[in-house]
Amino acid sequence: MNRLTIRRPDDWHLHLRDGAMMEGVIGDTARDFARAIIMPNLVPPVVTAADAAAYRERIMAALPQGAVFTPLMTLYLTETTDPDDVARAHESGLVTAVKLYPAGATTNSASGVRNFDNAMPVLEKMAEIGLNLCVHGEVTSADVDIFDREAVFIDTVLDPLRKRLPELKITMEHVTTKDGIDYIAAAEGNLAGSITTHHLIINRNDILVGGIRPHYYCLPVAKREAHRKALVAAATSGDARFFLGTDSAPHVDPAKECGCGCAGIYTAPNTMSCLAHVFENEDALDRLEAFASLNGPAWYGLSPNEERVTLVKRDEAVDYPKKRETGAGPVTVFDPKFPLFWEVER
Ligand SMILES: NC(=O)N[C@@H](CC(=O)O)C(=O)O
Ligand SMILES: [Zn+2]
Ligand SMILES: [Zn+2]
Repeated sequence: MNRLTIRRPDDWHLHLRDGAMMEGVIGDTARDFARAIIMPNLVPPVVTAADAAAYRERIMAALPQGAVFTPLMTLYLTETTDPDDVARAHESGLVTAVKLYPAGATTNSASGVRNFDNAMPVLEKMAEIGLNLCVHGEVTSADVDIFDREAVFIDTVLDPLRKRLPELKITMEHVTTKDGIDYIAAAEGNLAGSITTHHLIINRNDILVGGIRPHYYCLPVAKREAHRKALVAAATSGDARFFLGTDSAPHVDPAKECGCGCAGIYTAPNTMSCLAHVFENEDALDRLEAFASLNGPAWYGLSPNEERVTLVKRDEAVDYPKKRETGAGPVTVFDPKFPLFWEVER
């Protein structure tokens, strides 16, 4: 097969940033995706409905001429978030989800939750009104090995929270382990998982073998090959609980290529090419539409996009930019380390 037509995809986990960086990267997402869930981890974070409304306006203003793209806004959950403000933001259609960052877990998460008891009033309100919680699923205590943080989060935070509030709909974002996949697959409802492009392609060797490779460093950090294989199996299974959230997370090169580099991988420009490659390798191209275009909207209670896009497999490797130059500085684009032959037909 060398042509595949699918409904236009969506990205259920995206970092657009703000200002000059956003202006430089937004076109890459708007080109291939109709909608994206926009992460709220700005500095300062997007906490209130008013913050989200203002951020949404800045996003719309930054869109290139003619782009058709809908940002789905999220609120950053803090211990002082007002349940009524969240409820109003949901009711007006402004926000699609609330985002939980355990304090200190990842880029710009200092205002995240330390004590879950303090977040319970908001979480209870969300369960009542049917508003989704998106979680960065890692514990942050210093005594837990960084490669175990996701598995420990499931046992010590996620599972107790789901037992305490079974009505709450939760998306476990950027799942990186077989433990996470197995936990979601075994759950009896109200739990789904997003999977990134890069975690389908890299394992921890890609970060560490032959020298430290900062452009493969992200959080949750890539794990062993056995975990990557479990992610590929889940993504290509057609199981409606798994869908694409690229976690495309641009940082300028100087912030990555340094003594303490930021976490985040920029995959927006070549995600669809990478995914077609991965799905073809698994003989699962017929399930790419479920993963990228159908399962996500179904989970969030939205209709799939009516518009179609066609992926074409070329005879020669396709070109994509190695760097995206932005007003904030250059951003290195994810290198899957194999040539890409698939591209979205323009
Ligand atoms: N994924 C990352 O490595 N980084 C994200 C934050 C996140 O999604 O955890 C970022 O904002 O840079
Ligand atoms: Zn995260
Ligand atoms: Zn992210």
